[in-house]
Amino acid sequence: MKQFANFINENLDEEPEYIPIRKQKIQKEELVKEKADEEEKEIVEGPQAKLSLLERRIKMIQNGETTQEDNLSRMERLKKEEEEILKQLEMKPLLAVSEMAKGVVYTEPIKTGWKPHPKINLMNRAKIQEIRRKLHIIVSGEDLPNPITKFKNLRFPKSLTEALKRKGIYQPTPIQIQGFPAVLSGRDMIGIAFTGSGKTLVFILPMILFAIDEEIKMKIVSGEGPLGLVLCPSRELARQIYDEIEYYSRSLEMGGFPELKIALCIGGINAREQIEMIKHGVHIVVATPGRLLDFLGKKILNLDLTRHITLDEADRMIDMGFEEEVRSVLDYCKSQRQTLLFSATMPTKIQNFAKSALIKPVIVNVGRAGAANLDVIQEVEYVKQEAKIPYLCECLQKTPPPVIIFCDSKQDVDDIHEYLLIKGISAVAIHSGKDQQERILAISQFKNGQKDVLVGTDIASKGLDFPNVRHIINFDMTKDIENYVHRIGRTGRCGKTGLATTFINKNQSESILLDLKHLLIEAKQKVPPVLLSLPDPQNELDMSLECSFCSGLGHTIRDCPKLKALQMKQMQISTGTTSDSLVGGDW
Ligand SMILES: Nc1ncnc2c1ncn2[C@@H]1O[C@H](COP(=O)(O)OP(=O)(O)OP(=O)(O)O)[C@@H](O)[C@H]1O
Repeated sequence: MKQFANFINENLDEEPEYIPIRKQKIQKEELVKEKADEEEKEIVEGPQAKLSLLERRIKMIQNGETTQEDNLSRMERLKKEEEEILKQLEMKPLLAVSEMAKGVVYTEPIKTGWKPHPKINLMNRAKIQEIRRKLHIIVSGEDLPNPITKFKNLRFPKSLTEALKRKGIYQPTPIQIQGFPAVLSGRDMIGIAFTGSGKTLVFILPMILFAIDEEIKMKIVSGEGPLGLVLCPSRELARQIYDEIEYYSRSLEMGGFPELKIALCIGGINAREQIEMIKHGVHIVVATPGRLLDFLGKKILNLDLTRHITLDEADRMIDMGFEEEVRSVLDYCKSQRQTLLFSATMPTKIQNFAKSALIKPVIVNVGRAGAANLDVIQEVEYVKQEAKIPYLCECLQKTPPPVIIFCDSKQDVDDIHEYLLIKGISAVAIHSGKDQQERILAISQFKNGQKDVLVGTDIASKGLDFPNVRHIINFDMTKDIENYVHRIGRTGRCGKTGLATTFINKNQSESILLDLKHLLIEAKQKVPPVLLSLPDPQNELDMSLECSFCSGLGHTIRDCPKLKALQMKQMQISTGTTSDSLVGGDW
């Protein structure tokens, strides 16, 4: 991520601080003493003193030197170690640059005119806690709004509840039960819930209702807007959210509410049409950061009136290296806003960094951040590299279509696509090397059932909602566990059951396989012998781990391969030893 490059650059560029000679002398003496202490320690304790905390612990346990208190202190120590690493990694806060420069501090959430049904405010503590406990909702923050379990108590207009019913939506899901009251009352929110659990509605419906409210008060005119902005990590996801907003706002318009103008600002398509739309004033913009920043920079669009911002798949966006872009977008906001972040995976690190930009946020978790959807049956199979393609056709027989096959590289996507076509299987392919028209066609043919199989890279893994996908095949295991969770989450959506098959072999790192093993255990899935036979530090430590950098359950932040890779990349960039860009090509 760019913050590491900045950190390293800043520190390389720094003038050495002048230290008075007296102070230098004291420092030198301290250094000599420290070294002597260390040498003495090594003589007394042996070379073990040089081992890391974790390694020493493993050794102690191997020697049977543990007690129950010991277990506790071990956990505490690991936690402390983790906190220290997190501190060192301190990311520049998400707060917009201009706000930081001006020292603008908002202390209260924005005000909205929404009120729940009066009986919601009369709910007693026990009832509230019971709802949350039963639905596995964990919520934190100040002045928490009460959960609302029925659409009618949310006081949605009739045309909206009818529009929901036409989509088969009668009862809010747990993230909606706690999320709607938070967002409708103007609170900032971090919403974390498993894939396919209905997070999208939590931000789009309030955004539409706020826009209607504003439009009734004062019409948007040419050059004005948007009032609401949704930022997404891929063009396909932006288009999907745009379609959803269009559907609900048109339904409300038919119910007698004012017409809303919604714009889609994404790369890969002609900007002229988008500009034409924006010129006449817009209420809501759904965008990917690249095209949005381009429009903002050219003053085609401004965020002067924007009061509601959502970062969908927020952690994925940061993970893809778009932290600086997101910060720049926020920088264009002129007034106080409501900021919402959603994802199925949101490691502590990202949550901490995001909190800087939020005011009294409500943090809603349904299940553990980064946990897999329990409606997905996960099968992991050891398949030798050369046997993967021939085995694919057999694997496709496991369920009827539609099926999605995920690969790491564009080349593999093209090869498998070609192979399936030769075998007479109706398949489409999607990756960032394809032009936008091809990408749109592939998605729509797969979505409307014209094609049975979609072969794709991770562009198709985040947030896309394909109806009734029966089977996800991971032709390659992902490099990080969060992407695995997002990929398999394309099936088993909103209460339906799905299957995910993942091919593994010796090409995968032990670390990702350990993360996979513990994710399977957490989701009560069958763990194949090949994963059970891996040397596992958790067996030695007799305690569970969770990395706060990537949510992996097989290691701590200290051994996080993703963090190490990132630091290495940043180091290479800052020293100019690589020309790699962290920025993906999907925007
Ligand atoms: N209350 C509900 N009842 C039934 N279906 C719902 C409900 N809310 C949303 N849905 C449907 O569930 C599907 C998944 O919703 P959505 O795409 O919002 O999930 P998500 O949590 O954002 O998933 P992801 O993390 O993969 O992005 C959609 O088709 C949506 O229309």
